[in-house]
Amino acid sequence: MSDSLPSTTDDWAFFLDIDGTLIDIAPTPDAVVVPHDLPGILDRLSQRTGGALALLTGRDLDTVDRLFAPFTLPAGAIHGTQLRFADGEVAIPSESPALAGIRERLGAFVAGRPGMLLEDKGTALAVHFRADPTAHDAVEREVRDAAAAGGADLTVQPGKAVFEIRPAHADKGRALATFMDSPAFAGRRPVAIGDDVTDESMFAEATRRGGQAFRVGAAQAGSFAHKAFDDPAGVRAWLAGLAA
Ligand SMILES: O=P(O)(O)OC[C@H]1O[C@H](O[C@H]2O[C@H](CO)[C@@H](O)[C@H](O)[C@H]2O)[C@H](O)[C@@H](O)[C@@H]1O
Ligand SMILES: [Mg+2]
Repeated sequence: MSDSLPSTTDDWAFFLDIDGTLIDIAPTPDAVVVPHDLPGILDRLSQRTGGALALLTGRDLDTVDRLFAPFTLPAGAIHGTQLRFADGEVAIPSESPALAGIRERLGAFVAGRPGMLLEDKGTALAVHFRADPTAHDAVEREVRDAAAAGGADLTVQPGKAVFEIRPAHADKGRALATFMDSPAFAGRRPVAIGDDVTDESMFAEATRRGGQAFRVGAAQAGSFAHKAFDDPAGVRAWLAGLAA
């Protein structure tokens, strides 16, 4: 099977990661910049595919909508936990009861540590340490201990200068499968684009369904995705071409 990027929207369903794929990595989650024309390009692609474009992201749904306003695209937010379908229907699980205590614990952990940042996404909590890479091991230990104390409903999601605690029942691969079984996506071939370990489940599922998976940045041994883009600017240029 060819591993070249789709050059048309015909028959394809698009699954796009956000941070590090559509937009450049920034020092903090709030500091990202969405190029002014990107939301419109995604909306045009969505229309051209009959709604078969979903953002699969670690971000929460409210943040996705703020970043890509005025459009509200199909999305699998918080790593596939919160789903919004092409018809606008939304499925959001309730918060694990254990998260309240973990939120307090991680809040106390980052307090007084200027290189760390707690991102509260409601059903998930992320401890960022981009400003202090030496904190990697301490953050991982604390987040894994906190998650273990929270029980089997929760799991640890590593990422780029971040460890998160998120619901265990979902991931981007399962979200991709759910979208592919929904009316706007059914019958198309999935193409998944991502940059990080959280994207591997959607890469695997897209490949399993006879689709394609492409990675932004360096090729990764053992990854289901082919390297296709050096950076998010390359992804945006490809999408702009498809939407033109
Ligand atoms: O699945 P994604 O759309 O790639 O989201 C993954 C996480 O992205 C965000 O954190 C990352 O990007 C930040 C902004 O560039 C950066 O400062 C941070 O170091 C990265 O880990 C977001 O804040 C997380 O909630 C997402 O899970
Ligand atoms: Mg990413």
